[in-house]
Amino acid sequence: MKEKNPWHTPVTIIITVIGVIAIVALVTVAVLQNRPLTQKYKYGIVLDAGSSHTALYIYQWPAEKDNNTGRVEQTHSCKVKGPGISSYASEPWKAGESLKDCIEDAKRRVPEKRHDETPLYLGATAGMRLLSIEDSSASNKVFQAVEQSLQKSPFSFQGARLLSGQEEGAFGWVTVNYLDDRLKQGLETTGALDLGGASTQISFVSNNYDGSESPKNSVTFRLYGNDYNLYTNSFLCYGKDQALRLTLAQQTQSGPRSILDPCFHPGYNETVTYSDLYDSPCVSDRKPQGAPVTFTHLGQGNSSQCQDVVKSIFNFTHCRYTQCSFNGVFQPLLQGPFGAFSAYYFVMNFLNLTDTSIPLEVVRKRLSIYCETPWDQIKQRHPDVKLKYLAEYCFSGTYILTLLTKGYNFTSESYPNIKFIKKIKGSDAGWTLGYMLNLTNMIPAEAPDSPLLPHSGYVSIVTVITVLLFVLLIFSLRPFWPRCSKQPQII
Ligand SMILES: Nc1ccn([C@@H]2O[C@H](COP(=O)(O)OP(=O)(O)O)[C@@H](O)[C@H]2O)c(=O)n1
Ligand SMILES: [Ca+2]
Repeated sequence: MKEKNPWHTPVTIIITVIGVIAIVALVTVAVLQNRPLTQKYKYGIVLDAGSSHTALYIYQWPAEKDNNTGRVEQTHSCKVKGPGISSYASEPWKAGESLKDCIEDAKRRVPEKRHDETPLYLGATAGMRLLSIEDSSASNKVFQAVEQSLQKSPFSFQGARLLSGQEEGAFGWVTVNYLDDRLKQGLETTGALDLGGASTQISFVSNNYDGSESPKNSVTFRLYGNDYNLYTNSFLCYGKDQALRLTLAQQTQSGPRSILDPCFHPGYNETVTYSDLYDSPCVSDRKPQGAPVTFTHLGQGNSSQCQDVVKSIFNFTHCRYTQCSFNGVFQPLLQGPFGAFSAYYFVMNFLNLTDTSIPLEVVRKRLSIYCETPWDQIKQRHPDVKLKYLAEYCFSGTYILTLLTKGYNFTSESYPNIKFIKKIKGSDAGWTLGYMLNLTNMIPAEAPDSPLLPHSGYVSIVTVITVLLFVLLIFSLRPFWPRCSKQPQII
């Protein structure tokens, strides 16, 4: 008979307990050490000082993954009350004041302990470009006023500056393709069409463009290990508000007391001051001499004549390149899908024409029916829309279709390649996100080394291996196991 060795049982128990503690400790350490730091975000703020208004955007991304891809998202936006900063040329301090409410809003949205490390940028576009052409000292004063105001915020203010048209176009393209996850994956990219109030941008990658023809339209990037040769152009004065001035200037060259405008609804009747209409560098050199103080702007609602007037603001006569869009500007062959945002979206959405699977001819027909509708009816149908905006949708819709087809050469076949968009995955399409990603170096030139395993895989493997080791340990201690069944029972 074998005797029970009293030493064996406690040893086994101790080993088992230590083993269990070791496993629990190992797994806990692995999980804690590698846990994604949830809720720990970093933030960035960009102010888009456009010609018609200023908007503030807050972006966030996981704190431990600055360099990772496709993870920056817009969490909030704030529309500044009042007009764009360029409208404060005669009282610059008000431009600074106007930003305060949105900055206060941002202070509440960004956790307080992150305030001082949150970069804050202001970028101004075509409204300030025009002001700097018209009166550079006034534009400097506006920039000084907004800088002074933003320096007082608790955020890390990085400066207020004028974006070039090229930057505005290129950063809009980066935003769209970043949000669509196209850059990281090296997929075919989406072109970007941005319609503002004072300028409009077109940016796309075309196989037949290497930048050698018209180098000023070329922007090259290396992003996530892929090289991009982007075509981009910004047309100053071809934003929808300045384009309207161009067509009104066209119709008032003889200094008439009234005009019958085919792009406004029948029954529309407003008094316009000549000095207001011609108070922009886009038209100031064409102010008719000896015109009266005002003219009466009457609507006619004639779609085909409206198309003709709108067409007349584009110049197609000279092109010193292989091909041009308009005004002698080079443009390679259109290629790929396009995202059209900002005023493209607002106007087409108002007109219920964002669906580009509707044939172009049908879109034109619907727009002409809308343009021919009397002004009284339009007002009745849309009692909540500001009259100034409501009056302009017929013109704006006609301008958009003319710009796309006559200007950029989209055809009935390529029109469905355009998508009118406002947001992509919750973030507004526009230049601001691309601008911030660039300034914070958040898009690496080379593809980042991907971790061998995702977090969950890593934890599982560590757990399985630990359990296996423990089982092996238990089995290796087999000689010491108590042999319960053969032991005599002591009662
Ligand atoms: N809800 C809105 C907001 C803006 N818009 C228009 O969108 C355009 C925005 O241009 P912007 O202020 O960014 O001007 P840029 O500096 O980009 O030329 C303006 O023409 C606005 O009138 C609109 O049609 N509906
Ligand atoms: Ca804009």
